Amino acid sequence: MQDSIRTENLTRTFRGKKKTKKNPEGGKDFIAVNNVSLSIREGELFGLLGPNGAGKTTLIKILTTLLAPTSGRAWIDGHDVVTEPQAIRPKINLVSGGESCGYGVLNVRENLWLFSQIYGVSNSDAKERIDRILEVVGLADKASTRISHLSTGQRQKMNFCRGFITDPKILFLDEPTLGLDVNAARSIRSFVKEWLREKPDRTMLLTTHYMSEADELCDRLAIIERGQVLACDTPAALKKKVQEYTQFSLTVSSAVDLSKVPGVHKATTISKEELTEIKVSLLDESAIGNVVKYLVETGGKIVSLKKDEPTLEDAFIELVGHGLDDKEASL
Ligand SMILES: Nc1ncnc2c1ncn2[C@@H]1O[C@H](COP(=O)(O)OP(=O)(O)OP(=O)(O)O)[C@@H](O)[C@H]1O
Repeated sequence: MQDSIRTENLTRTFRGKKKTKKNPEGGKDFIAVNNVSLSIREGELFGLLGPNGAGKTTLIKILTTLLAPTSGRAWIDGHDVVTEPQAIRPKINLVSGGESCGYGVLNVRENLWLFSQIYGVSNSDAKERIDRILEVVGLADKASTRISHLSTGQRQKMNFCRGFITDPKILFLDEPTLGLDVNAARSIRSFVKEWLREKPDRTMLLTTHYMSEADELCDRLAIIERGQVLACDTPAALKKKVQEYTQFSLTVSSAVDLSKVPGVHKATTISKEELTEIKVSLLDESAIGNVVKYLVETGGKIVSLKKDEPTLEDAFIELVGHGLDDKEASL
């Protein structure tokens, strides 16, 4: 099966501002996308996760033929983004979360209809898709409202709808749920999954700042920072990489020392108030049996016992050195 999206040493630099007396640091080129090689398979929901300025949008712009790479190559459905943009454009669509689109004097349905006609969608397909997607995003009751009268979030929902009207083979979603309320974001996530399941030859590339969204949705993820891919794997594998030992949190009725229990790598007492909270890391998950046995034998009462799963955020922090939104704070 051929890759839907493939890049080979893709690089994009931007010319820096001229060096002047006022700007002595100027004159240097800035590398926004740095030697990125990725293969995204047909049917995959692939995520790009990275802090502000990591190069995600620049990468998406190159893949959607809006920006030329400085060096390296990229193919969409087997077509080169530089030499065959005409073959790529009918197969793709792009939704950018922050962008607002459409004509203010037209209502929501008219705008979506207009887009469908620009892309040559048949009348019956357009009608069916518009009805369905408006329902999904909770905008059906605004179908006859002029878009100049929509709130920012409602405009964003309409923008999301636009991405699906053409039924693209490959869809690029740049922060699709940014700033949307919890219910709308949830419906969008479940629709996205359903949309991919409906036709196995569809592919989606998504960027998001929401770790839980990336974890829930993406088959695979690339963690990107300063234009470079630091890791690329399934969310489960990325999380596993950061956790060498299996972790458990325990609350027990009395202070105990679990560090000598066979199979325990480390036991840390977190708090000792009325009850003692302990974090224990095990060489192997089965060693939790030894811990429980030890507590029973020493008369300790277990109030709670919970396995701590690593989060995608843990993996991100381990790889990038800071959280997704605290780049500036960490500099
Ligand atoms: N046209 C341009 N000229 C100069 N620099 C640019 C241009 N477009 C982007 N950049 C720079 O390239 C870097 C990557 O930007 P990009 O928009 O790709 O990041 P991003 O990962 O999408 O960030 P965000 O999460 O904030 O959207 C940034 O430092 C940005 O300032």
